[in-house]
Amino acid sequence: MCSVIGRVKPCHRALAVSLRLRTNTESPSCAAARSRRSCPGVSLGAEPLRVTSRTYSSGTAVSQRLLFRQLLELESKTYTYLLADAETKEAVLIDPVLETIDRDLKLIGELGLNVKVAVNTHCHADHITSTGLMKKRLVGLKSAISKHSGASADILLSEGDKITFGKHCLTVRDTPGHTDGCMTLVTGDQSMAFTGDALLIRGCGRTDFQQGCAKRLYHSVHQKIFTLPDQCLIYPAHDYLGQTVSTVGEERRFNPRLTKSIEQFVDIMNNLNLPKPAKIDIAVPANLVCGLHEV
Ligand SMILES: N[C@@H](CCC(=O)N[C@@H](CSS)C(=O)NCC(=O)O)C(=O)O
Repeated sequence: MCSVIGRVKPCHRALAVSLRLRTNTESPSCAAARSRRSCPGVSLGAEPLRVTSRTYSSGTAVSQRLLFRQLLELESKTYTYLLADAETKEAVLIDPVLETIDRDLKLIGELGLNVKVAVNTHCHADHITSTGLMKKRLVGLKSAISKHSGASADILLSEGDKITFGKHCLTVRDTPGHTDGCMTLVTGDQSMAFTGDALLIRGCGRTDFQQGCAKRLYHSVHQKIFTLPDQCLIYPAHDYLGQTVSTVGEERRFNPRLTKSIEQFVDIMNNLNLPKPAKIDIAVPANLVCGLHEV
């Protein structure tokens, strides 16, 4: 079964039922994606882009009743994303950081949102996630992460799973290489992709620790992200140069690493010589348990 509904533990059936109820009201793009999934041989990557009248700035966008916020954690330069159905107020939080939990909860409260799922794009090595603590502060919130991450969470996600919030949804694409459990989350209309550390703006995640593998990352980006429409907006988990958003088309043309041959890419990645993230020794064990290590 490809829906996230089919992956939840029995004790989370209530959420599953709530998610399933959205089927009748989901957006045409989600319905189309769902119907294509039942047709063998039809690739989600070939889904036509449905561009609507949409205005974006770096940090906020409201269109087709999708509320979107890009939030920055200053120390680790991590982006947290808040997406919500403006009508039903159901929301999803991507990559929330422990240090900014109060800011994020305040915003969620002010906007009157009901955050259903807090999802990590992977087991982060540079900061501690707030998903575990947030579950204690938001009634009904479920944590989610890839089943390939080795981490525990309420929902373990796999390729093709959908996280539904109101009329909107995010589809999981496995994009391993920075870690085994890296995922890219793509909106139902393929207009936005949350790439975690797999693809950064004009860069990519390092591959020299956890389960890093440069060849695997190269294939992930080319097969799972560069096959999205050129106009699809790329929202990464980090940016160290103040950049906020890119597009698939831009990265296919200008990414200094991923435009190279696979041999050149592996060579580049083997010679980055980056210092280890300062918090890696506390962040990884903590993130394996939703950030609740030693709490
Ligand atoms: N200095 C930071 C860590 C910076 C870093 O290593 N970033 C990672 C993503 S977080 S594990 C990365 O993949 N960077 C790729 C690059 O090219 O910079 C710290 O101490 O936390």
